[in-house]
Amino acid sequence: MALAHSLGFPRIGRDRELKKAQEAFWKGELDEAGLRAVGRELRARHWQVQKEAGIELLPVGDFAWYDQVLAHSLSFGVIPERFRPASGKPGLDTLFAMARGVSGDACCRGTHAQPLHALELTKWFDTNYHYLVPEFSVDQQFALSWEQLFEEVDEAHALGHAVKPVVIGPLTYLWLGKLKGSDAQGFDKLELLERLLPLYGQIFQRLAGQGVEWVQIDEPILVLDLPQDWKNAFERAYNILQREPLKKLIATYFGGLEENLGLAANLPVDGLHIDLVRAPQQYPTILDRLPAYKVLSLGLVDGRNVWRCDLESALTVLRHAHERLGERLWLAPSCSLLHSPVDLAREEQLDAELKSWLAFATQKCAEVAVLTRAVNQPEAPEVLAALAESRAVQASRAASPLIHKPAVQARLAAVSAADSQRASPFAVRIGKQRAVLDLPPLPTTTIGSFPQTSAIRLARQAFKQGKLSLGDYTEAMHGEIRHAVQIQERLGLDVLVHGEAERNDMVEYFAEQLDGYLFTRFGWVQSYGSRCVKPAVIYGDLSRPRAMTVDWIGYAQRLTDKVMKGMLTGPVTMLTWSFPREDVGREVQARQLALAIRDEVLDLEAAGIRIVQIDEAAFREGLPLRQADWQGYLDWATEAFRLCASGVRDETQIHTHMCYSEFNDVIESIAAMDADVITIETSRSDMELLEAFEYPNEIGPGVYDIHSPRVPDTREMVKLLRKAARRIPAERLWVNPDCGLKTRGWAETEAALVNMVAAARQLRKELA
Ligand SMILES: Nc1nc2c(c(=O)[nH]1)N[C@@H](CNc1ccc(C(=O)N[C@@H](CCC(=O)N[C@@H](CCC(=O)N[C@@H](CCC(=O)O)C(=O)O)C(=O)O)C(=O)O)cc1)CN2
Ligand code: MET
Ligand SMILES: [Zn+2]
Repeated sequence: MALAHSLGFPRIGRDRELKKAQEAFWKGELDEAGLRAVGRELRARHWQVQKEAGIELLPVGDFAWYDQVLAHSLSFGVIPERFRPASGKPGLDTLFAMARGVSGDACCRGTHAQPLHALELTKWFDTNYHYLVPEFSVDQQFALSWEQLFEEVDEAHALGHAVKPVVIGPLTYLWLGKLKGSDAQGFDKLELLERLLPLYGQIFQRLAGQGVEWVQIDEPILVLDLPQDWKNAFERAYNILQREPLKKLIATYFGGLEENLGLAANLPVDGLHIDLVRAPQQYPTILDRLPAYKVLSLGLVDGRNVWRCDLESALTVLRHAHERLGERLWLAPSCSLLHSPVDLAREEQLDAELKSWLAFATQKCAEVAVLTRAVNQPEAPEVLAALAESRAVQASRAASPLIHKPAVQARLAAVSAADSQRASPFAVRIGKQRAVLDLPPLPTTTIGSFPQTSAIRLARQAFKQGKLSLGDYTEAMHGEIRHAVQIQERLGLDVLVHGEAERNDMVEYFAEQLDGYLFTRFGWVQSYGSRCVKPAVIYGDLSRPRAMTVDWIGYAQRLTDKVMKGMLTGPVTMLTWSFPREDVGREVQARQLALAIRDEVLDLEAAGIRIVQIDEAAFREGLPLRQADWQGYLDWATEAFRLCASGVRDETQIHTHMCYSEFNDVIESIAAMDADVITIETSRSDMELLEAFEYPNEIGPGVYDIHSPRVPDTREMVKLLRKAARRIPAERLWVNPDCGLKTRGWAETEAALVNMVAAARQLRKELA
């Protein structure tokens, strides 16, 4: 009998209970016992949901406070010196301090006099999930320091569940971390492996003692281009771990194993999970290479997108696999369902036809279960019914007039190379722009959003529920814009923004106004910590029926004599942070989006807006995991940006913004986007990025981290600016935070910006 399992379920809860509880805890409105109770209820509910859907072996360890990589750091005692509690034993306050940083004054229980920087936050492979980067020291010691996994296993057992604990494997964990400290230069973090492995031994022994049979060890780095010493380390590590108890399933996802396939297949463990959604081509080879004793888990239900599984085509693979593997065949979603919204059943207002094409995490578990049933009992009536339904859905989608729009396709076909080229080169444009804009050296600005207060969100909620009229909602948002403009004038910022109060999210806001997108009411997915996004779904050809931002930004510009920067989201980011179509390529969807945004840029210019920022925060994230696929992506991604940015006059200054990115791999392409100014994230990594950042146009390296409530002081920002000015000529430098301020409160925002403006003024003096 084949077996249905799951690699992980979303932890946020269908009503984002975890988000709400954590935020209440941080505000002091919920105590620790209350917070823990919410976690326990969510785990119990999620196991139950998966079990009812037909999943036989349930994951434990997919629940985490804030982030699952952070939970591993606590487990292993990877707690940087600055966060180490006096008692020696880390608690939830330690965990949240590592995640969020601590202000010098408003610090946790008064134990720290100094402000503490949070761990670095970065994206999890090519997803919109962000993890906290483990910080290693050269003399790093590891010690089991966190009981959560064991407690949760007991909890699941007490509820009568058959479970499979999930851990991040030792190689992936080390790969994700960073060495810190002055002695780190020249030290290879792989040298920490020998010290780390005994911890896995201890964990496996404890789990075995609790009656666990299988453990899932996630090693997604096996789908990356790995250096030879890392490949060797895989063999070494798992040869050592072989001695330990428990059956081990190594899980790989987000891509194909390719040249690591032989390595992965032959590791001395008991099973291997592969992603057949992202990399279907690896299926036949893996069958030939897998030792006869091993379980093979096939990920045929897409954990990264919301389309219903084509059961019929999944079954052709499965029937074959079942013949070869029999009991050794397992089925699962392609990856953890962390990246899927929770439950489609809640979307009562969705168009019935569109809804019938979709599946969220709960439905995906049922798909895995029905596929398993279909190989175990092919004639079961429910199997036949599910197959018939799946065939009907596929047919309805293929033929639907909702998808194909001849006018959009014709416009795309008519695009020429000249459409993606500014009229003059940067050297010419910048002179004209400086004449029009009349800005001081080191101009100060922000990235776009100001605090999304609960008053703003409640007003929008009331408006969406029909309890607030359009007129009253507009007036409320105008009030927010006036407030933002007044504050920026008072702070003495040079280039103002309207603050994005009217936007629920920088992607969803535009998606709601474009044809070809559908959006959900409850389709939340965790992005980082307590923050969630509700990715919209691209189901058909995309177009812009009318202007989307001109009224708001025009209103803001009329309030001030200063330059008002218009704010848009770029095509690559719109695509990357949405659930895309799969019947046409990503590049087609990006170009359709580019044309829609191009029209918006031109409308803003016509309305008198002199600077337009087109955010491409997800540009790096869209980069394929394998280097062989990079150039193809970079070509169409840069072209899409240029297509939306190149319609304007020389005098109109185009900005772009990117955050959290390892840019060095893509720096040439970023330059090829030819934005006049780029603002980037650099502060958490101490301007390290600028070492290699040869950007030919103007650049605003972020001088403070907006993900932490900590208020940066002027001195530290001056230091960062001096460092930046050593790398980049001052006449090309801008001064700005790392990213938008929507997640911050007003008090800390104003305090931080006062200091930032003071830092810019000081640097102007120093450099004059
Ligand atoms: N899509 C996307 N990806 C991104 C980013 C981004 O901005 N967007 N930024 C980077 C970091 N990721 C982030 C992701 C989310 C948030 C964020 O602030 N999310 C908000 C939700 C934003 C939103 O959609 N808000 C809606 C709905 C708000 C809401 O919860 N309303 C309440 C009612 C009001 C209330 O009680 O506050 C409800 O419906 O129950 C709105 O403003 O309209 C949150 O989790 O809190 C920030 C950064 C990388 N990836
Ligand atoms: N303009 C956007 C903002 O300020 C850019 C955010 S990038 C994640 O929020
Ligand atoms: Zn950003």
